[in-house]
Amino acid sequence: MYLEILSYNQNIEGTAGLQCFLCLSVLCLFQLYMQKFQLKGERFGGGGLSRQGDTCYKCGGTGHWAIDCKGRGNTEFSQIKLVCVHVCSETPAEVHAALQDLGYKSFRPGQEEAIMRILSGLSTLVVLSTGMGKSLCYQLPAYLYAQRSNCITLVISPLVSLMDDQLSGLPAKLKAACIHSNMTMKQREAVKSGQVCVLLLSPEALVGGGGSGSGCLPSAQELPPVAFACIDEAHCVSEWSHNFRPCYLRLCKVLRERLGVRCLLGLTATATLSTAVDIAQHLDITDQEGIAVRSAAVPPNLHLSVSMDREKDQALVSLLRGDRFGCLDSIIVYCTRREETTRVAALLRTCLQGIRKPLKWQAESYHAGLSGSERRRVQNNFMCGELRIVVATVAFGMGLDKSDVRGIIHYNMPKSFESYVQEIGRAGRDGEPAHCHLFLDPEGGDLHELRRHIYADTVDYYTVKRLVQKVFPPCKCKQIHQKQQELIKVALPFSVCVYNNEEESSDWPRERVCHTHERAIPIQETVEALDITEEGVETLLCYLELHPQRFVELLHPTLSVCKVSCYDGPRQLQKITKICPPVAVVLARKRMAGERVESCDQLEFDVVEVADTMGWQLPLVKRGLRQLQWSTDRAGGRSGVLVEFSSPSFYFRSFGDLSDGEMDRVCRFLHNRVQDQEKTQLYQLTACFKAFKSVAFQSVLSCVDNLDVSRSLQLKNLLSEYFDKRRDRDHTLKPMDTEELDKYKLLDWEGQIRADIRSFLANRSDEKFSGRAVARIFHGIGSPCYPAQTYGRDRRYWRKLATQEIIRFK
Ligand SMILES: Nc1ncnc2c1ncn2[C@@H]1O[C@H](COP(=O)(O)OP(=O)(O)OP(=O)(O)O)[C@@H](O)[C@H]1O
Repeated sequence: MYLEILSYNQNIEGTAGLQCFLCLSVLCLFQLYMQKFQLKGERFGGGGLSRQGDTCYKCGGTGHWAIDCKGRGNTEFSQIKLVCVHVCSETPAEVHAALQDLGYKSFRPGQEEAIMRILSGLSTLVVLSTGMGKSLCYQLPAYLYAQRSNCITLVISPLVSLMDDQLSGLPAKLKAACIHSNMTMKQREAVKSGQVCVLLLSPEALVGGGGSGSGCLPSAQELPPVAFACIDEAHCVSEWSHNFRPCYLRLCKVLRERLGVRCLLGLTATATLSTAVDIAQHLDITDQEGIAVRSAAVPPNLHLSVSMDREKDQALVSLLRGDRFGCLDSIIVYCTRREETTRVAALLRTCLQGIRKPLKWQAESYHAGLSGSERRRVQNNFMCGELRIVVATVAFGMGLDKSDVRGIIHYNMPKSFESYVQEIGRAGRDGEPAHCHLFLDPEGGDLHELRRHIYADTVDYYTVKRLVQKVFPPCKCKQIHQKQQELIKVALPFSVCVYNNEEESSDWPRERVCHTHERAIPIQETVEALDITEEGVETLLCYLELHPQRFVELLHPTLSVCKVSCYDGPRQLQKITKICPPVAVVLARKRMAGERVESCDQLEFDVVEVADTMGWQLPLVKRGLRQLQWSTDRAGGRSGVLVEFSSPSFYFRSFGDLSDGEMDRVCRFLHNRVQDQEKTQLYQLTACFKAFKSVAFQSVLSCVDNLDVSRSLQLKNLLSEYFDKRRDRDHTLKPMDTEELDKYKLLDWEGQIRADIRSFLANRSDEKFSGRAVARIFHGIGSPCYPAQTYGRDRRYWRKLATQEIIRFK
């Protein structure tokens, strides 16, 4: 009907004599219609007027709509009694007593400072290397806050699989629970009634994500007030970190807006100074002391060495037989590829027979491709000291709390210093000496492989453009606004048109005509259409949210397709249009599109789009639709209508009035961002390679028996320099770095590449490939549309060509 009014409005254009009268009539009609529409909306659960008893979908509170939501607000937070009103010069006795309660005699460096800030309600970032005791920085304040008020502390940790282990590792006096889908009613009740003081949960459980949002977190209303929230692995918040996770960005927003959290504690072991500053900004840490503690990148008890052996297998065996590693009990050997872990583990079992351990317990492989039970078996054997060596991908060791790992060997080079520091940090957590060795490929093979993956992960301009078109479909706001302006001009001839034509102004308009629309794009469909991972799409959406113009506002992923089926046939569908306006709208649209709706007993539609067009809130529209399944008459029971929601989708608000020029600018912005990331990663990789090379021995034999202390120190200094230097955002490779990379390029490949690409495309002439897709296939790197298992089978192409050139030649 709304559309009908608009088309009616268009028809009357040009009938000059009647224009003024008609326009005013239309305006009145429109207002009347909107009032009626609004009333219906309220009855149905939508609309914009507040009512006591209505639930806000943002915070879960009642009595207001999300649009007016200010989070759970200061009222909740003020119920929490701060232990200190401001950071005091002397730590109160109560804090020392709590430390004893938790089983510790004294603070380790940095802990006291961070704890006192949290007890004073100040957001804080703690950067301490692995094993230095970051966990106490949330445990002690959580314990004290819970003693003073009925409140809980949220701990967000990415290690879902290890949450139970983390729980069991907490001090006995700290009552804790973790959120997962298998939670019993009793456990949920314990959380709600404030019987636990620490609640562990994954970022996805809090903000939802890719259908993985568990949705098992009790609503904000049901939870006791949150004293503070601790974000473990906080470097994931920074898009410049080695491990950026888009859902971490939404985390801070959800904590503040939905749960009313005012104080945030970030914990990380690996953050350069610029990453730390970036994290601090996300945590809203404004004061200088906010980054409370920054320790040396590598703990003093770790002894480091690097060598560039041509025969790596032989070198590894020599190292494990030598004096330095031969006497060590718990060792992790890191490899980049899964197949390599299996091969190296078998090699070690054969070559180290009879040394220190029986064959069975000598070496085993571990990677994410193994079954859960197999992984658990390997990890348990290693934890209890029965298994001496684990040959693993980086999947092993995250959250591993084995304090006496004595050795870490990198069979392949890690992709950055951040990864290196994190991985070696798994050794010597008990403070006793531990040894770390890295094998650097003298031909630059690892460098080459890692560089290929960096190129493979980036997104080209064409893909960016297709995503942008999906995110900003045009809306009618501009036309409606222009129509309204014309009407106002007729009624008030001297009024000024406020519409700011962007094309004429060189910068972004200060105010847009469109106030954004709620949209959903199905995850699976988008991933397949663009051939990038779900995480990749989410990252691009995050960049759009981070832009000063806030092009999009990301909301919880949702099921966007609604299917309504009426078992009693078409008449039942017609009947429910009277009680369910969204169904009426969908049916009316079908009718206007020329479809015969009289015989229709089933409807399928994008519920997000319908709710947005009607100006109603999605959760309430969904609730109303679900209610159709139940009879409204006294007898109750099922109504014979089936309502199903499907298609997990990215859900966001975005503008619909971007001009073509603006769309191009958005594409350029996104593409530049992607390229910046690529540059940063290349910079990190090259910095890493150069530093390792500068301290490397030609052969492992120089360090199998004795450590060269000065080279170990030299590498530690290079690491400290890297982490302490505040680099600007332009991580452009210097000409000498490019030279370094080029040294390891394959030469004389051009003719071969052209021939290979031609033959590949000819063999698959019925399929379409982008340049980047061909490059990935040639390197055996899988993507959502071209899985490595299928496309990488033709090993002829594998790993022999340089990516940039393939992309160019396609
Ligand atoms: N003040 C302290 N006194 C003695 N031991 C402590 C103290 N603080 C922490 N520890 C111990 O140090 C070990 C490592 O602590 P924790 O797990 O908190 O380190 P972490 O910095 O979080 O490491 P990671 O980065 O690997 O998670 C634990 O066994 C813990 O009990």
